[in-house]
Amino acid sequence: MSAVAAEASTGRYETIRIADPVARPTKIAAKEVYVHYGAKEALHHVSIDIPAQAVTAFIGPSGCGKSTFLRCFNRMNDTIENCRVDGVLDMEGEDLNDHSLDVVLLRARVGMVFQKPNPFPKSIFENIAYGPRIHGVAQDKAHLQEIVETSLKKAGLWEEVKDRLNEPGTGLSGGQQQRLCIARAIAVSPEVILMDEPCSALDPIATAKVEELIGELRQNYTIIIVTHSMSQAQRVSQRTAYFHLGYLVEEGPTESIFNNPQEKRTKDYITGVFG
Ligand SMILES: Nc1ncnc2c1ncn2[C@@H]1O[C@H](COP(=O)(O)OP(=O)(O)OP(=O)(O)O)[C@@H](O)[C@H]1O
Repeated sequence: MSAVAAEASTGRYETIRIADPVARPTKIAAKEVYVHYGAKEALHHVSIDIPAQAVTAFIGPSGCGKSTFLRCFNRMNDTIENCRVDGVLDMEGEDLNDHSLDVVLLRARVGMVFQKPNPFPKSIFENIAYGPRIHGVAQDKAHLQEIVETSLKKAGLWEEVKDRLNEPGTGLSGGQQQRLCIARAIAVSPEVILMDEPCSALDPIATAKVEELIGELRQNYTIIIVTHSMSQAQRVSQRTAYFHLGYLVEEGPTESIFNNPQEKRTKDYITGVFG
């Protein structure tokens, strides 16, 4: 039975899931996640396994709930009045939606990079050093300097900024600022990095650099990216999840979602019928 037929007969939409040809361990298993803004249900029973050390892309038309779902993984929805998240986000045995969790610690483990680069109004050095300092990651000054250098190297920014570490982060170009924000997220040794349209404010060259960086980072981190760019999803991700009107319609290996979508809605979206 197709997902649409299942919905018609049971009133419940069943996600189509295509298994990965390469078995990957699950980093986070989202189970029956619902999100409400006040009385409005914005996300309906979303379940998905997010693979470790891979990039998962969330795609779908505007307003389908991609960012809402992304924010569930580091509890950023807690900061939105009237927003309620139900369900389980099981990260290796720990429920990220458990309200007894310390969200400050959680957000170090599950870092986030936003659409618009948002460096702190501080020096390049301080942008990176701040997190390790408040989380007590750095043992001493030399260790802190080492963390700053390593994080900037991992973000591919070190060579460009090593002689201007005391200059303001906001003085960098847009693309450099975004890589600074990625370095800032890396500095506290996260396990997962969430990216909400990280290239939408960048030019093609800066976008290419960030995409290359994502490809390198996935060797060590679990990455989830929200993107409006079909070509970007295909370039950077190994798995893709297609959302529509708050439902997770279909998820599977990126190649099969784009080359052989099972659902008409997925196909219509990726071929540009609507969006
Ligand atoms: N703070 C909020 N208060 C009320 N409703 C909200 C809020 N944020 C999002 N919504 C609603 O939840 C639904 C999902 O929105 P969301 O921003 O997650 O979608 P999206 O797929 O990320 O969209 P876009 O691609 O445009 O960023 C939409 O109907 C939106 O209007």
